[in-house]
Amino acid sequence: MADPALVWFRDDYRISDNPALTAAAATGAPILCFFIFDESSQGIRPLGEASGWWLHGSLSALDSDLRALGSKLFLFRGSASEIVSRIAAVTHASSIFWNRRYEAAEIALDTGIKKDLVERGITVQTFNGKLLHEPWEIKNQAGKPFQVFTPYLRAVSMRSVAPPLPAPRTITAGRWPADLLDSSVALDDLALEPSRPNWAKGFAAEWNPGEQSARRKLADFLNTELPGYARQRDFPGKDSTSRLSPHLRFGETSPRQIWHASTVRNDGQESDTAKFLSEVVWRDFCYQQLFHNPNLATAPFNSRFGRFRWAADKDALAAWQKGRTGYPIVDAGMRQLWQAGWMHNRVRMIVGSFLVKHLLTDWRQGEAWFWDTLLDADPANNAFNWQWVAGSGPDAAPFYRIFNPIAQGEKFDPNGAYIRAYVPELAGLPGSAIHRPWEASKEILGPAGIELGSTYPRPIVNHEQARERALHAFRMLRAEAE
Ligand SMILES: Cc1cc2nc3c(=O)[nH]c(=O)nc-3n(C[C@H](O)[C@H](O)[C@H](O)COP(=O)(O)OP(=O)(O)OC[C@H]3O[C@@H](n4cnc5c(N)ncnc54)[C@H](O)[C@@H]3O)c2cc1C
Repeated sequence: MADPALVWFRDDYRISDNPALTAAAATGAPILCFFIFDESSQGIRPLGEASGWWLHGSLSALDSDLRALGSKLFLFRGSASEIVSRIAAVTHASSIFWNRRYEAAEIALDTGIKKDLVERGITVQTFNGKLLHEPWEIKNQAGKPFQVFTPYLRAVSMRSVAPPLPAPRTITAGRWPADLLDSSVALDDLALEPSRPNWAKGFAAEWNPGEQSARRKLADFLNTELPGYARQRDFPGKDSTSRLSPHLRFGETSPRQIWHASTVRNDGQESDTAKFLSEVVWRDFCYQQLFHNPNLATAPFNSRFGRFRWAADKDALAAWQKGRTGYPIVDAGMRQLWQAGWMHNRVRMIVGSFLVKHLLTDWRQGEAWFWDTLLDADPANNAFNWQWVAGSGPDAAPFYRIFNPIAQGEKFDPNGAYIRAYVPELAGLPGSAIHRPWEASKEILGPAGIELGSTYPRPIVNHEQARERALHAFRMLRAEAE
């Protein structure tokens, strides 16, 4: 048999529009597909618990899809540089293919691996499998990366997006040498799914990881929810967004596929399609920011915020995490996150603002909680959006713009449908009281079975006082900087 070509899968768990897989298949060489669960290389951020659950499903689905093509996915655990080096040596591979990553530690790791392989005479080919455009491709007139989204979007709209690639029809599967097979691991050995207790039980009812499911979800969204998306997308009680984010996070669909499938269906829905695709461009923008600011998850982009005097109130943080702040829209969001591993975008903004401004908690605490509990926890989107909420990021919401959680609830969940779904103890309240139960009379609370402070918490902070405290802290920061 000819020397094999290796395909290393990393957050691109799909067979269609996978440039690394397509290029490897085009060589005609026998192909060996593998994944490495690397928790030991320097600087790699360990996956959050919820993302681990998704990854399990994603790897399982990719393996089935590869088997249908005549191949299979082999799993390894350990240091990526050691494992890739060993696989290349033992299989006598002549070439290796992968799609690029954009986090600093991963770039450093991949660069080192590539150098080693090239020195050994192995061809290394890398591709963009994750973004519409590479983060270094789009620059402003000064030749610098954009820091403001609107001109970035304008620049993107002037460029064409490469068409997605079809899945290879078949793959000539290579044969793994026995001693490598001995060091491969079974999916269950990675222990990505929680067992005792199995807190992820609710996920399977709502989510189905894998490329085929992503494809169906995109088609359903384009057929049913895209019309009206621009108007409806901010209402969490309506299921009107695509819910593609975990599929995108794990590369079960690509932004190029979404882009082309959406523009083809652009019949009379130009503004909805444009709005939807602008969200996909936000994702690219987040990656551009991460690429140029590797510490996006740990250091405020606007360094002035490094001196912000956060309150370190552990009880308040715990109440926020558990969805027991006494503000119904905040609690509904945090409980949706816990139950479903996902939260509606509008509510992510509300709970984020509440944590950072009402509770004066360092945004990094929120970023870390989301990292652990979101199925779509994404190194670029999560860090960028937390800095947006906190006012410290590039093109961020100004700190002094403080969301009023009552007004936000009344505006975006007017009848309280979303709150009723996730805070069942408030379900008996009429729409007029559901966003401010502490103001409701005993005559309203009693029949609804609510005893404040017992069945549902009183607000842990007073909105007006918390707002003043946040503004004061911000003024102090500004005064110190002057
Ligand atoms: C504090 C905070 C943290 C967030 N953390 C994450 C995260 O870890 N992972 C993540 O994928 N998104 C994150 N987002 C962005 C956004 O909330 C989710 O992408 C969105 O809710 C996913 O739902 P959807 O797929 O139905 O979105 P749709 O409205 O259908 O949008 C389509 C796709 O566009 C992208 N997108 C949409 N909104 C944004 C945005 N604001 N920023 C970047 N990309 C966007 C997503 O990939 C999404 O799947 C965060 C937002 C906030 C405010």
